This record gives sequence, structure tokens and C-alpha cells, in this order.
Amino acid sequence: MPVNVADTITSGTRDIPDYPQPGVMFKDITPLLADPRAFRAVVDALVARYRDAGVTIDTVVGLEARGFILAAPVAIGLGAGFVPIRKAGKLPAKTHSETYDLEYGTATVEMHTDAIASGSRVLIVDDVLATGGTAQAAVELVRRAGGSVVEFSVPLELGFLRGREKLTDVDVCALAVA
Ligand SMILES: O=P(O)(O)OC[C@H]1O[C@H](OP(=O)(O)OP(=O)(O)O)[C@H](O)[C@@H]1O
Ligand SMILES: Nc1ncnc2[nH]cnc12
Repeated sequence: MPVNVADTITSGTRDIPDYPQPGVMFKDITPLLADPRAFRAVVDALVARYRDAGVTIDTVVGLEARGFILAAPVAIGLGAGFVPIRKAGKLPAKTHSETYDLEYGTATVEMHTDAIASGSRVLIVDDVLATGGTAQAAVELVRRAGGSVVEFSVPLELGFLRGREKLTDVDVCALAVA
């Protein structure tokens, strides 16, 4: 019987209470990544969403660190380039940066100013949408570089944190909601 990718994601994710700090319910996708069929199913579902609809993606942007794991194979599957958004201080050339609030603190992310050609059609891929701060920062960085954001896409949305409500001016795709 075919297995629904949302069920695959839900069953491959485990809850770790009070990580990385008390009061946070951490959704750990490492079991999903360790299962070869589940990992492939998630990457294939993300690729198929754009390829099968004939949507052109020039560049896939991935977010350090967990977003890299998914964004890179999605870029290859779509025949697109890969551009990293990294935590502050990790990229060697000139960067734009954005600081935002996370469920567990604040973070600054950066992208090379010349990473995206003006007018490029960009898909942003991360592992989890939680409060939406990371997604919003990524969208801002892509737009500042001159890219056009086609969608922000994740396997898993933490619906109880209402991050989607923050992302009013970008399309959001989540394959599963916890
Ligand atoms: O929607 P938000 O509240 O912004 O949270 C989502 C982000 O939080 C996690 O990354 P984290 O910054 O913990 O980094 P990591 O991938 O290096 O673990 C996750 O991988 C997302 O990028
Ligand atoms: N609760 C959570 N679980 C996994 N990743 C997260 N990123 C932000 N909040 C998270």
C-alpha cells in the first residue's frame, strides 16, 4: 500500500522535551533522515511539487544547518544551483545579514551579496517552520540580493507556533503539520 509522505514525516519525527532549553518541545527529524526510504520520499516529494507543475527554480537556498541536508538534494533534483544561508561569521565574502528571534533565543543569518543573480527564481528550503523568524529572515536576504522567492518549503510545520501567520507576503509549503 502506498504510504503518504505526511505520515512518513510524522512517524519519522520524535519529540524531545525540554531541548535545547526547558519548555521547548523539540521535533527531531534525525530518525527520518536515517531511514533511506523516508529520506528519499521527502526529497522526492519536494522536487515533484515544482518539477511536475513545470515551475522553474533557478536556485535553491538552504538554511544552516538542518536545512542544508534537504536543500542540497532538492537542488540537484530540480537541476538548480544551491546557495547557503549561514549563521553569522561563516561566509567568506561580502554578506547581507538579518537578526531574528527563535523559539530558543536570537540568531543572525547571512548570505553572500552576490549569491543570487538579479531576477532569479528562488526556492527556500528548511527542515522545520517553527515561529517563522528564520523563514522571514531568509526571504528578506533573498529579496535584498535581487531574487524572486517562489516559495518557502519545509517537510514539517509546527502549527502550534503559528509561524505561517508571520509569513504574509510569501507562499509557504509544508508537507506535514505537527
Ligand atoms: O521558525 P523558527 O522559529 O525560526 O525556527 C526554525 C529554525 O530553527 C531551526 O534551526 P536552528 O536555528 O535551531 O539551527 P540548526 O539547524 O543549526 O539546528 C530549524 O532548523 C529552522 O531553521
Ligand atoms: N521546537 C522545535 N523543534 C525543532 N526545530 C525547531 N526550530 C525551532 N523550534 C524548533
